[in-house]
Amino acid sequence: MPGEKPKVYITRRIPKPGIDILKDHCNLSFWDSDEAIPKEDLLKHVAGIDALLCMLTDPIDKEVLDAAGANLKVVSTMSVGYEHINIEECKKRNIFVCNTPNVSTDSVAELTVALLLLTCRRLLEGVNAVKNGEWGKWKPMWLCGTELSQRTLGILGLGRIGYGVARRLKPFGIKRLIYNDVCSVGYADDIDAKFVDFDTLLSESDIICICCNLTPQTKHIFNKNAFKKMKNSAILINTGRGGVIQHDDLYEALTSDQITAAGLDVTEPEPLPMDHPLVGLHNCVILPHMGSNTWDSRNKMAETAAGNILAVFRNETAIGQVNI
Ligand SMILES: O=C(O)[C@H](O)CO
Repeated sequence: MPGEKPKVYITRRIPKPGIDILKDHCNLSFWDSDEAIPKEDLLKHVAGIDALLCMLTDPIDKEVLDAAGANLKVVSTMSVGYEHINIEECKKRNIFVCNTPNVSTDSVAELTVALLLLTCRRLLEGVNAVKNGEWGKWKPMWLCGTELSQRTLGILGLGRIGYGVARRLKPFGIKRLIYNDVCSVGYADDIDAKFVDFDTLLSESDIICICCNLTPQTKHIFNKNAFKKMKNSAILINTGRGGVIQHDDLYEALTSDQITAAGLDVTEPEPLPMDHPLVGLHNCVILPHMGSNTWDSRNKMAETAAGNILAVFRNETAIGQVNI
């Protein structure tokens, strides 16, 4: 990179491998906190920067892009999701937008399987029963859940993560694997998954895993109408994005026995307020968006997000280039 070092602003403390990649080649400054940067501070700190390394909690909208000014060449998010970035506006301004697509696939797929087992087998209720002194003599019908063997598993979004989940769950004895996606995908043959329309996914799945992005097409696709089409015994797992589910309708479905249980790693909003009705339900397991919380993934996410910035300045192809 000839000439002056590019000014890079990082909106959070990030793992050292990311910093190491950038520190000798850029003028780095960052929000020195583990908490999200407030919008007014973001607006101040982006003025005149050449590159922004942001998190999924930072809305990179027109206002932020205006505040950054004409030098901004790349917005690199340390996440797979990029719905927090105004992609169209970046496109108009010839700003590259990059994400970290490949590095958290295993961690999120593993977490999805863990959440699915936690929910299907009512494990948290069991742990709480022991802690609360509710463990009496063995009872034949106490805390009975759903087993995976001989079930139909439905996946919404058979991308890398959906495929990773399906591959891991097949050895549990899943009888049938069906999926819905914006198109039929190459992974399907490898795991013998059949493409079905969304209504069939709803009506024939015993367990549904949401592994898709949030797009205008998937926003609130799990709503009152969708829940009506699902089996009463169905279990819904979401590790994609909270906005795919209409949460008031989910509450209704879980409390009226329309469906049996849900396991959510992502919610709308995040964080979900403590007094949200879903929080109190015994049949709704909620995790605090921790799908990619492993050091392996986080280090690689930081490396990739940093590497993408250098790639853009070196006129090389970034790993996760989403808009140009
Ligand atoms: O988009 C992502 O990368 C996840 O949701 C957070 O790791």
